[in-house]
Amino acid sequence: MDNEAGPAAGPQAAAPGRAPVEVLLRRVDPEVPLPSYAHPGDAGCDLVTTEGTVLAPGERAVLPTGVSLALPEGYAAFVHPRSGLAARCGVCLVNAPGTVDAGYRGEIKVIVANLDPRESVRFERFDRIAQLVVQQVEKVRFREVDELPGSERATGGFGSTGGHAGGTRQTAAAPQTAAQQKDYVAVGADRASDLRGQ
Ligand SMILES: O=c1ccn([C@H]2C[C@H](O)[C@@H](COP(=O)(O)OP(=O)(O)OP(=O)(O)O)O2)c(=O)[nH]1
Repeated sequence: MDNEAGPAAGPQAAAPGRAPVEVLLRRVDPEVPLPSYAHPGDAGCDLVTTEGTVLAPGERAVLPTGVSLALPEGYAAFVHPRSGLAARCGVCLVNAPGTVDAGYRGEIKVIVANLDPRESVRFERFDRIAQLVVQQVEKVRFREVDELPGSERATGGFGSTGGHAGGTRQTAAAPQTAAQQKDYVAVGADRASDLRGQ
């Protein structure tokens, strides 16, 4: 299966009338191109992988991007998927969007998975694999109350407004659940390494 083209050089995006926010960046890989916005109005700048790999159908990998950041306090960066990779190759980000905290100084990594049922996907060094959206984020203070104020939606969710022709499959009624088969990895069972899927 073919891959996305290499990194695009492009103008750095800034909202009209607003200066871009300066973000300190360190190249972990000295050859990696700086993340760049492909078009002036783009929300995300492309991240590349510094490691080539092949993912078989259903496989996942944690890919290095060769960059680390120091985001200003009050900001976070979100690692989003690329729609082209998703549509053409079935590549998703397992934890989309990945959250990069302002205090994180490590290399940004991208957790990709190949959802195509038949074709392997090949990533080459410096292929664009994800996009990084930098945003301001609010800190909240939770105030516990006995009753929440009413709203029009109230507790409706999870498809309460309809509009989709979902299947009738009852996963809960499957003959034997994964839990019954013990065919799972327990969340929290291994606190030493969150990266066992590599
Ligand atoms: O797609 C991602 C998601 C996260 N990170 C980095 C930046 C982030 O600040 C840090 C921790 O991410 P997160 O909070 O999502 O991970 P966690 O599983 O909750 O781990 P921790 O206990 O270290 O917070 O890992 C990435 O490089 N890529």
